[in-house]
Amino acid sequence: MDFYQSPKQISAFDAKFEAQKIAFAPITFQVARCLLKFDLLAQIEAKPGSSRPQLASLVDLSDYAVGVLLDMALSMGLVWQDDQGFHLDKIGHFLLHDEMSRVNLNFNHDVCYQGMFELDKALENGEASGLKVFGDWQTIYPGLSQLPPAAKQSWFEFDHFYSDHAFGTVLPLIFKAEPKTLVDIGGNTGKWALACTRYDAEVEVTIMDLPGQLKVAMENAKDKGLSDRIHGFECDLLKADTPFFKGGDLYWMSQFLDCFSEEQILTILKLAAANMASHSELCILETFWDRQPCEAGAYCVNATSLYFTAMANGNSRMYHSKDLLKLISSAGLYVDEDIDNIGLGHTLLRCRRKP
Ligand SMILES: C[S@@+](CC[C@H](N)C(=O)[O-])C[C@H]1O[C@@H](n2cnc3c(N)ncnc32)[C@H](O)[C@@H]1O
Repeated sequence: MDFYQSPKQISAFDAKFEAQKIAFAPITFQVARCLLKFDLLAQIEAKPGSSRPQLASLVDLSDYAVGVLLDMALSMGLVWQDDQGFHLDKIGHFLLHDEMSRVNLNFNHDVCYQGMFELDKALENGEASGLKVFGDWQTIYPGLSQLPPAAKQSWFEFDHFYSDHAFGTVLPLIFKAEPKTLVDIGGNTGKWALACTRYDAEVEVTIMDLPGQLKVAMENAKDKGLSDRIHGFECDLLKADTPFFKGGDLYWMSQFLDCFSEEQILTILKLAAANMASHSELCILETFWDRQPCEAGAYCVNATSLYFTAMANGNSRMYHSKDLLKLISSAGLYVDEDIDNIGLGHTLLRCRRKP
């Protein structure tokens, strides 16, 4: 990691400006969202040099509304202006066209924004205090399939965006060992299970998950005509007496362990180790903030930790790789292979039971 190791080279004047950007961050966030929602950035791109009245006539907003949004868009560096009118600037271009920016923005608006007001309480109490904006659950996971439509769509798009980018690289690595039974722990909507059955004509996949998610995953498998090769295994890995699939060739945990506290991870890994056969492999796909190839990645990963704090469960996070490696070892496992830079900053840890 070649960042966060030295003081920022920045003048006091600029540092004070950066501090103001943080102080106004909720406003700039909503301005960006509204510029997209009301199509203003797209109109400026399509008709460079348009004036404010021209833009107001193109979108469904008053001259006043367009005026306050565009003034702030100038201050945020999203657009620039000349004598004729407004032009899209580079940051505005990415806000408009970059899929990661769209997915992150929607996730933050639809899932996190309101509940994040309770971050201080979540930090004090170790509970997802912001989650009450959606329902009365201890963690977000039993409620995933019951979230309001926009929150549900944005949550799944966020989750899938990152794991989907990794799956293509990971599939050949995973199937090198020709596993016949693959156990997808926290298999969610079944996307990985479906990808595996498409990749390998023989493999049977068992998805372990909470009942609500498992129902969705099994419906997806049925829709694709794969009920005979994708099986459901109901569990709650936070319960001491939860059942666990025994003797699979390959156990798979993708973006899963970050949903748990260190203590819970240790319990889950010990349970996995106890149910693995001597030939079994456990593959963990995670985003560690210290393994990000660039500072932008670490920024997004560290910000996502606070979603876990306020919205997901109050006690989990995106980990530093060393913290997870310690837990893996304490659970009686060792890391056979450790591969960075998969997809958009994922790491694959291939683990086996210690002899
Ligand atoms: C962040 S999603 C991971 C999705 C998927 N593996 C991927 O890579 O996109 C976490 C999954 O873990 C499941 N999960 C959370 N808590 C659980 C628990 N206590 N027991 C079993 N599964 C759980 C959730 O239902 C969800 O499907």
